[in-house]
Amino acid sequence: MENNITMKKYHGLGNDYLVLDPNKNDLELQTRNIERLCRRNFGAGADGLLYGPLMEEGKIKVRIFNSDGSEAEKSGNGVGIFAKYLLDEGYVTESKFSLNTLAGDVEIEFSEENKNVMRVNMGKPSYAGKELPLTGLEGEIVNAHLRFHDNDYNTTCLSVGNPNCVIMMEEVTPRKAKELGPYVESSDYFPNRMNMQLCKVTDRENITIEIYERGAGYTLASGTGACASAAAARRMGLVDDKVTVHMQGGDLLIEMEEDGTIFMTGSVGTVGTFMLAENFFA
Ligand SMILES: N[C@@H](CCC[C@H](N)C(=O)O)C(=O)O
Repeated sequence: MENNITMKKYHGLGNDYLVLDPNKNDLELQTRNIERLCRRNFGAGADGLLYGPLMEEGKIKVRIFNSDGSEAEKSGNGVGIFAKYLLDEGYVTESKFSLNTLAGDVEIEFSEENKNVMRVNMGKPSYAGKELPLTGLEGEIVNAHLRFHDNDYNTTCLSVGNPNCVIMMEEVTPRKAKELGPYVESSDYFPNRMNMQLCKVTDRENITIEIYERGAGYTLASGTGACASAAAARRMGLVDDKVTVHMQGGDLLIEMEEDGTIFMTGSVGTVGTFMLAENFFA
């Protein structure tokens, strides 16, 4: 039964997601269906789709999909958006709770004053090559020179639950991200593909990033991308513990503790409710 599919749509700084709730809809979760729902102009249009809530061992679980239908381990904006959905729909009533993702548990705390604003414990980054994973590269890739599309780039690779490749540049533009992104995403170094951020360090408290996401392409913002870029810049000694990450869609505040734990503070906007035409999948 694929009729009367109703989804809610939200965005985190222009990084938009559809929420498909299996308790309210009966739709087979196939790659092709996700891709069609997320497709701009022809479908509801989004950078990704969040599927849940699913209950597993007493935990609230969300599955995170990119717009090409591939599944991601984690998404910073995705987690924030899904937490907001749980509040909106009355699944949770507390302002602090945990969500389970493929990359483990994430703790979210909503601001008491504004229920669109939340602080998320995004965990500790890992630079271990085997966790990303990397092919043909030894050890950690931090402040290293990697070659993409016949040019060398200052590169740092890390996992913040999902894999990210941060490339330091003097100037970053949407055009540069769109041009280089596909080569980095699908480089032979990265057998599971890769999220890419081009990163410009302005001063010790501000960086600007342009993003090309695995499975979604150019996006206006990324929570994990912001965390990875701030952590990479900090590991290189370029920034302090508190960094504002500027993106096309807006800013995220990233705070990093002594032990590496990353906290992300950002906001979620509600777009609305979407009901699919009965013959959408026909
Ligand atoms: N937009 C996200 C990242 C989504 C997942 C990513 N494309 C991947 O495949 O890992 C965010 O806000 O973190």
